[in-house]
Amino acid sequence: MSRRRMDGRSGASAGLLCDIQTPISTEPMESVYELTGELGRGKFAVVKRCVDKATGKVFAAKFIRKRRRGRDCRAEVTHEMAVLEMSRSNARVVNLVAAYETDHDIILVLEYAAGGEIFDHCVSDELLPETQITRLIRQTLEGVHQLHQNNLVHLDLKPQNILLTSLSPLGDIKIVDFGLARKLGSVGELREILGTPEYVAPEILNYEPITTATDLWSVGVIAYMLVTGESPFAGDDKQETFLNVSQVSVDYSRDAFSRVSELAVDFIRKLLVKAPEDRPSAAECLSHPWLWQLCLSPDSVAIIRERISGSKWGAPSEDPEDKENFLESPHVKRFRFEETAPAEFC
Ligand SMILES: Nc1ncnc2c1ncn2[C@@H]1O[C@H](COP(=O)(O)OP(=O)(O)OP(=O)(O)O)[C@@H](O)[C@H]1O
Repeated sequence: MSRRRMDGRSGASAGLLCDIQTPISTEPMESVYELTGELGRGKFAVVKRCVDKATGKVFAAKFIRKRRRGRDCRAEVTHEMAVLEMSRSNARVVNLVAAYETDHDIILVLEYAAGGEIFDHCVSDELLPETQITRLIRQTLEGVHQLHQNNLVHLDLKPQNILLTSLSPLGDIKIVDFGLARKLGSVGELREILGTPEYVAPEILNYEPITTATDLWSVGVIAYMLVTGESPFAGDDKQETFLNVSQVSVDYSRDAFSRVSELAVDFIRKLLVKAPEDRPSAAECLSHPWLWQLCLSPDSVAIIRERISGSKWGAPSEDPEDKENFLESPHVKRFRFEETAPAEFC
């Protein structure tokens, strides 16, 4: 699966946040941390494991190049820091701890996610059991829901950017890489060409307005990949991939779907729809029975299913009260988006 990314247009810097609280130190970071190996790399960044010499605590240091293609990109890095700071209370987002600056890089010291990328579980011979997949998707939606409440959109959600706090036992998710994230409403309408071809939503390809629904498309892609081990839109080349995305050409007949409940297909189908306004919000997704059926009693699931037949999950509901009421269902209300569902349920 490719890791190519489309570049931002000339207006890529539109809507960048610039207010940061974290001081950027020009002291050498090595006076505080010992670097102990590489964790990953992207196009303009290398992420290294580092240990706080005083406490022995492990962190991830993201070395982000300040100049890219001859252009000063300091503002993009400051923006990424500002988004991380705005998400400090979001338990599903990796925490920013400190920042350093060298001649070439700005280094973000981040909370360490020791369990690696969920991408590894999409390409592994042994796919995750459905209970784990639904738990990870629930947590991803909780994180996305909180971002959206702050009018932030991630715009680069993919299995490589959803990390795990531990591998064995499988930990909780942490969302990383806010380089493409944007604050909605900070500039007029947001239309940009960015993201990674396999994971971009049709509205991005069509240069149509970007909304929170764009991230929900990506959640659909991530769920598909965790369930099937395949990338739903990946073609042999970029053109074919774009065509698959714009035609929403998805194969739901894969054998892999036979290992999960029919509700998994229902969930993914509702997200991978072309019109952003027809996709459910993160909050609505969190009410889908697929995410709870393995935690709740069959009776509770039946009630949720029944309610869903008259809600957005059935046919898009025009009545806002309908949505409110649905979310107030005793079974759904029990797990507020801000908190993790009780361990005994999951
Ligand atoms: N906090 C972290 N803990 C552990 N590993 C991390 C952490 N942050 C990033 N990584 C690893 O480094 C990789 C690259 O990080 P990140 O996506 O933030 O870099 P990037 O240059 O912005 O990437 P891209 O070019 O794909 O957008 C991640 O996919 C992950 O494997």
